[in-house]
Amino acid sequence: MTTDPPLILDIDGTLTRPEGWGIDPRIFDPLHEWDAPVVVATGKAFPYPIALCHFLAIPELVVAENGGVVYTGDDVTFTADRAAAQNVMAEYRAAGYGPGWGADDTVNRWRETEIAVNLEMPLEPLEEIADDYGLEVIDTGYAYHLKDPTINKGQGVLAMAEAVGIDLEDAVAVGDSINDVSTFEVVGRSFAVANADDAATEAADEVLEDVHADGTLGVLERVRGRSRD
Ligand SMILES: O=C(O)COP(=O)(O)O
Ligand SMILES: [Mg+2]
Repeated sequence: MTTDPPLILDIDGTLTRPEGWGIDPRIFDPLHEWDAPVVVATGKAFPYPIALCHFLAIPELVVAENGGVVYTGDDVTFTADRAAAQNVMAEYRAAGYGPGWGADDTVNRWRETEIAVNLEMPLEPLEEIADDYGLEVIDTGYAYHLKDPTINKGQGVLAMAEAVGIDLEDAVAVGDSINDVSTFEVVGRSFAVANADDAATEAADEVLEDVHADGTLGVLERVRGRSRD
């Protein structure tokens, strides 16, 4: 019988090292051993969370690109169309800018529904052009995401829960930024790590004392074996 609650986990800022870079290897064993669904809900492009699940050797339950891509292990659903983001980027390039990741751009290479822009690129012209096309720009602290404002992680988590049968009332979410607010709104228990931005801090049921994976590991210890079911 399952006793661990389902988990909905962000990657950057949440599974990363307290120093702020790279995945903290201490999360590998608890997530591999978790006896309930673990959904990775991220702003990163589709292959990154897939690879994370693959190397953790857990089922690939992935909400990627801030909800633009939902993968249940059986079916992939694209909930947004990248065309508007590409038009915005064409104008942003014409103005002398660009995504800012270099020629090969592995940040966007496999991205299907939105475009991520380096935080070093100017925000104001990006926001102005995005607005003309009905798109929004969100700042996760790791990238600007040029996206459809009607798409978010929370919707992707709802679709995932429906498809694979997760009781979200029982689910525990951990996150660090504005793109986790919609996740926090659809789960029973939500936690913001101590490094979280204002939006995530305000939306979470509880703000943790520890940063990054230190905070998340503390939550895993607390909720392990404590499913409400
Ligand atoms: O892609 C980002 O900017 C942040 O990714 P995250 O949602 O996993 O934190
Ligand atoms: Mg994050």
